[in-house]
Amino acid sequence: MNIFEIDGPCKLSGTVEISGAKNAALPIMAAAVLGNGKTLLESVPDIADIRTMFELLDSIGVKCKRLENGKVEVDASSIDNPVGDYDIVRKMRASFCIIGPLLARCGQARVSLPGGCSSFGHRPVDIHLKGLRALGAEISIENGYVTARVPEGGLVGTEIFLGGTNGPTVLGTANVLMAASMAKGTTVLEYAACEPEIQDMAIFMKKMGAKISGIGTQTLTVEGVDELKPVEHRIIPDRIEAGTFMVGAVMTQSQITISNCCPEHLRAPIDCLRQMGTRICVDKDSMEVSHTGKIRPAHLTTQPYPGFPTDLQAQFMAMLCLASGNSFITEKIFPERFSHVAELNRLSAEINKVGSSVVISGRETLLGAPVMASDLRASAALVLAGLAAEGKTIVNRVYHIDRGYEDIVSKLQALGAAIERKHIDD
Ligand SMILES: CC(=O)N[C@H]1[C@@H](OP(=O)(O)OP(=O)(O)OC[C@H]2O[C@@H](n3ccc(=O)[nH]c3=O)[C@H](O)[C@@H]2O)O[C@H](CO)[C@@H](O)[C@@H]1O
Ligand SMILES: C=C(OP(=O)(O)O)C(=O)O
Repeated sequence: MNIFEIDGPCKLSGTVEISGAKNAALPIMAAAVLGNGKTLLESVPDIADIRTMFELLDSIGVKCKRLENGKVEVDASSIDNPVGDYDIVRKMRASFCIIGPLLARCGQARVSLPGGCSSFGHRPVDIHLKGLRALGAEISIENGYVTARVPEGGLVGTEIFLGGTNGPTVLGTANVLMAASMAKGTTVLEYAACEPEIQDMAIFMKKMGAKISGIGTQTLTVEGVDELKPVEHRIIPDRIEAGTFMVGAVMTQSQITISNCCPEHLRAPIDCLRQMGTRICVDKDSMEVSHTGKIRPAHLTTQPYPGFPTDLQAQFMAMLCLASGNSFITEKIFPERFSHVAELNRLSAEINKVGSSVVISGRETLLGAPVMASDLRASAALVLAGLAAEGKTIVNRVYHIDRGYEDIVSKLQALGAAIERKHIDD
């Protein structure tokens, strides 16, 4: 088993380059299945989730090859097995995104119900299925698999409301958009997700020949086309990775430069950090972040984009443990996404959970301890807390962080952090 050993408190300095966005690369790789031929993607992060997507695409007959410098070739010239196997799909929720493109391209799909970070509660796919059914797909669920079939007349465009109790669905929007891109006639997706990753996927699909309008808004209109062609595309920078490093700079009272990022995708986190006293100089594709002195407390509520992202909630919570007063966080997207609370408290934080909110009583210092990573962003929060804490922090189960952060240890080491990956026997 791999662990991270951190000797805190650390000071960071220098420049960190942000990788391509996991949550854009994954649905875009699925969308590449729509094009008969070789798609070339640039800036695809080398992380476990992308390797899982390679495995999934390989299993359906699509050949993926990692080339030099973050480039990936996806050859969807033939698809011989439109099945998303349980053993692959259970590892990663984004694998379920294969059902939309398989339906569009092959007229049928059989895909296991997904897994993903389940430590933050039940994650249904009912809206994905509602959207596909609205297009006319015949869907049944048996033995843990969703079987979907295109009816005789093909998929037919229609108006679909994609909202759920906790707002729009990101991957649901991706799935239905992909299926609708080759349906007959016009589909209007209302209350669609407008996260930058969905925008990037829609832009990629437009390059392929899809007729999509309303990108970046909550209403996407799609005119179905008969075929889509393979293209070249560069994945947007990972806003969550960038946000994680911003928090790292604040927690360690440091100054760092974050390059290859897209500050306009981070308006809510930047606004929040500025209110907490952080200096952020924003350029077109880089940011200089510095913090000295007190961290002002904050009140945060996670929301769909452009609101504050749930994928930065855990990292901001770690930071607010060091604020000069009480802070509040309410989680509106995944009301149970709090597995990091108990582990942060092991580092001497004072966090109390009340329903889907927490109250954080800020302290001057955190103290190192052994902790257990429970999901991807919870792990990132524990690493950040470990960098700021006094003494040694051991983060166990780092396979969670390896799902989504490329070279996290070497990037932090290059900034001067005393962090090491170690292999220990289970
Ligand atoms: C690979 C990827 O891109 N993952 C991101 C994606 O996950 P994902 O797309 O799975 O998250 P959703 O946007 O679908 O979830 C939003 C809310 O809708 C609910 N819901 C969702 C689908 C559905 O059919 N029914 C339903 O009720 C969910 O339980 C949740 O409460 O968006 C989340 C919200 O920004 C991020 O935290 C994840 O990092
Ligand atoms: C929750 C995440 O991923 P997933 O949806 O794959 O669980 C994430 O990227 O923070």
